Amino acid sequence: MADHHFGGIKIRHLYKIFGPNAQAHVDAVKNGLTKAELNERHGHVLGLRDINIEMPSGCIQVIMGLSGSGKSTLIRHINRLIDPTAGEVLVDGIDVVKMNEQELRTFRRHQTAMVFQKFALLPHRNVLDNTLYGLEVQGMERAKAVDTAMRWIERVGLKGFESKYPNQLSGGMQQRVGLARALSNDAPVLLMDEAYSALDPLIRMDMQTVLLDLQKEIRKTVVFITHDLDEALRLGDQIAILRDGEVIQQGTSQDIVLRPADDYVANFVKEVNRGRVVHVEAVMVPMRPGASPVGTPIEVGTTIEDAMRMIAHGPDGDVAAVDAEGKPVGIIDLRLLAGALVSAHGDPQQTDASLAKVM
Ligand SMILES: Nc1ncnc2c1ncn2[C@@H]1O[C@H](COP(=O)(O)OP(=O)(O)OP(=O)(O)O)[C@@H](O)[C@H]1O
Repeated sequence: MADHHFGGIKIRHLYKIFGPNAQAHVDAVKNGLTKAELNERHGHVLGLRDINIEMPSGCIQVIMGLSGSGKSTLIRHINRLIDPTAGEVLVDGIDVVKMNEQELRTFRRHQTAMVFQKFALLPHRNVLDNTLYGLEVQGMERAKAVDTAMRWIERVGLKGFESKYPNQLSGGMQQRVGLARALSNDAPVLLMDEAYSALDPLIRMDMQTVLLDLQKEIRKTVVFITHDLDEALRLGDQIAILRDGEVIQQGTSQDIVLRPADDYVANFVKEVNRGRVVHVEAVMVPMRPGASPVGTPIEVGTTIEDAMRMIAHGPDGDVAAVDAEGKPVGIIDLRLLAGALVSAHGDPQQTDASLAKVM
């Protein structure tokens, strides 16, 4: 088991129709029957249509969309709390849809962990006993379970709170317990359904930071559901945007902010602080022969905001953008960086045009 490399999650041609006779309508939906038509003509609800997402091992996959777009329906297919009408859900190469009850129980217990919006802590158990609950269910001996749980309690920043009860903790602290409990069972898949949506904005940011810091080390395959674009852009290695049960765009934060697939996405993206999302490589220009860059080179992957902060205090002139090995790959300057920020308020086309002008 130790040297087995977890294969990630692959969702293929997944359809979900809600209603008593779902199977009877799946072909019509595959042939283009719309959600509205399915509802009007047959009284069935289209939950998901032809979802295809590959979630590589060790990445944070964000699923984002407005209320009713199908996010919860989708994440619940991953541990088969919902049976699909058609399609495959491969977790580490095995189709969850084909598992029998026994296999499913083992799979859920050992391969997946969930963090809920409402924390779902047991009120009569203290922090320690909430954290080790899953290990107890698995039949782990007490001393070992305590050991494991204490390690995660410390990692989520709750050391010293082991014997507190949920009602003695703030929302953010309760969510830390939820996270510690989820991490204690050492499952490769972490499912987070609007996990931070009930938290105050600052606490929410804190919890995002906790997750990002932990993830550098634990490298779980995280599926994170949110309706908040800033959260999606901050957390997601990959983001899938859902509308009416369909994926309308998949990509990195960069892809989504720089090239929104349609008006729906563009509308989400409009208010985003691009300086915190867009990387310097999106605005750099080719290195000119004979150019003599000044100041400290800036590595690709640096956000525009960070780059501006670095450049603003350096000498005037062109600054080299370099790859991870320090090799120059382009040139940036304050004007290019600033241009990418202010043109953000136009439509994407116009943004490209005005960028072209400053270049
Ligand atoms: N058990 C069900 N029976 C009938 N329709 C359902 C059922 N569950 C979900 N739906 C419908 O499926 C669609 C997707 O719902 P879902 O709850 O997955 O969306 P969501 O993006 O998670 O929204 P929210 O953020 O409000 O939870 C909606 O049209 C919803 O009404």
